Amino acid sequence: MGFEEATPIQEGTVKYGMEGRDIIGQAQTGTGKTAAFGIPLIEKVDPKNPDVQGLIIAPTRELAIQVSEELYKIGYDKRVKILSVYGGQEIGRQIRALKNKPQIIVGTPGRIQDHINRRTLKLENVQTLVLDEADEMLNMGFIDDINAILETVPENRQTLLFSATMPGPIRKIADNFMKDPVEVKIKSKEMTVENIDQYFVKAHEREKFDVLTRLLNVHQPELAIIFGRTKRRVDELSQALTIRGYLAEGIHGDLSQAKRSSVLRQFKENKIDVLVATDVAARGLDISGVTHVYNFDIPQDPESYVHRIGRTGRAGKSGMAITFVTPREMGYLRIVEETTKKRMTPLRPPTSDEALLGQQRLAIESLKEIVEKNDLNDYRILANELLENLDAVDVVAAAIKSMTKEPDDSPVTISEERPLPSRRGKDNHRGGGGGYKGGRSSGRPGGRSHDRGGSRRGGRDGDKRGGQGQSRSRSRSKFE
Ligand SMILES: Nc1ncnc2c1ncn2[C@@H]1O[C@H](COP(=O)(O)OP(=O)(O)OP(=O)(O)O)[C@@H](O)[C@H]1O
Ligand SMILES: [Mg+2]
Repeated sequence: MGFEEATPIQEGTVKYGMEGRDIIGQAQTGTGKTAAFGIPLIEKVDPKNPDVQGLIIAPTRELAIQVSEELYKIGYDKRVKILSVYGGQEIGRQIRALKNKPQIIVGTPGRIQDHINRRTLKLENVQTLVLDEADEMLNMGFIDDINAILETVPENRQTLLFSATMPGPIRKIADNFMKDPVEVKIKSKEMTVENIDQYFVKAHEREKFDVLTRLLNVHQPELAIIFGRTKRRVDELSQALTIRGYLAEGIHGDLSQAKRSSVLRQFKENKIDVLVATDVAARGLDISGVTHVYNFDIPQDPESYVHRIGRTGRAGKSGMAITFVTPREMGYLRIVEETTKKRMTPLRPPTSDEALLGQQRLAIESLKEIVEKNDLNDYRILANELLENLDAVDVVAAAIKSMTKEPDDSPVTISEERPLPSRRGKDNHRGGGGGYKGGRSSGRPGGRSHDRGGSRRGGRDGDKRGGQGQSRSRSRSKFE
């Protein structure tokens, strides 16, 4: 796979994995946790045994697909058969694929249960169970699903839990699932990756969209992910950005799986440069070239922040994260900082002139590139003709102007989100595990549905979502 050396979490866990120990592995985002559990898992599979020997559970469909792809690469020489099963994909197709005797299954909880109930998935010979994004999987939104799956997996299995975050209360739940686990926590001063520059911008709700477009114009990200709090927010933002001339698409749990997959593919292939997403895209996704993450709405809990910004700055690359915060939400910013042990740098919103300058620079860069390509023979005659009557500086200025994306105030609709419930007094958010518990138990912000891909009852990955009317019950997420 072209890796030259093991990352710290791989170095710290692969040996225990091979010994059959239960492991809780915690290391920063983008530091190779997939291979840390994937290598021992693949090593231990007997390719001659047709049973399912390894089960990996992941919180979202996209992550299940990605993990299965990474395991496929690791297990390629050994010809280990790997299958991903997730909601939104035709079940008949999966049932046929299951008959092909995969040895490792990667799936989302709802669809795994579905196959267990249909008896199309037999887990009685599973030796290794992995919970990727373990804290999320053991969160109250998923715990019932996980318990149900666990009942069908042998008790003497090996259990591996991995995540970049492991809040105290969840760590306690983890003990119920494990036998004498070894904890491998890669020590770092901060919970977030050092090579992500972290900023915050204080802005009123109604100013946010203009500030965002100005920032995009100044930063000129190669690929950017913008996180919004709700599905409506994501829809409105992606539409508004498109109207203003950006190549943007949204992704959230109410879209069809075909649409979710196509949006992600377009983003990976750089056919769009801005992905607008709910937290459904916050965990685990490894997309190379993401240079900027914008939290258009500050996340309610610090773990969400860690995972969201971790979509950039992966595998040693650098990145930039910018979090919007309304004046009333400053308390949340401080809680995030207390948890990550990292201060965010305040960023002054760019003025419209600065934003324009960013676009003008971009135009100049493009012009220079064209000149350097030296492919202008056909145009030189025309240029000379033009310069007989016109001033050279005027002509170049016109060329820059025509290539500059000038300020666009086409009307857009961005409904106001209610701010997160205000936090009074500092002591308030010091208690209860660095604000973790407090963040959960406080009221529902805005009463709109948060999105991890589905609700507790309806199958978190939207597996069981039949038709209309389900989306209301899906608002029952862990953030409530
Ligand atoms: N030893 C290695 N050397 C170089 N690159 C590696 C190595 N191991 C993994 N990678 C690459 O690093 C990237 C990040 O890995 P991975 O997605 O497993 O991170 P992660 O720790 O699971 O992050 P997250 O917490 O966001 O899920 C991937 O593209 C992966 O292929
Ligand atoms: Mg991961």
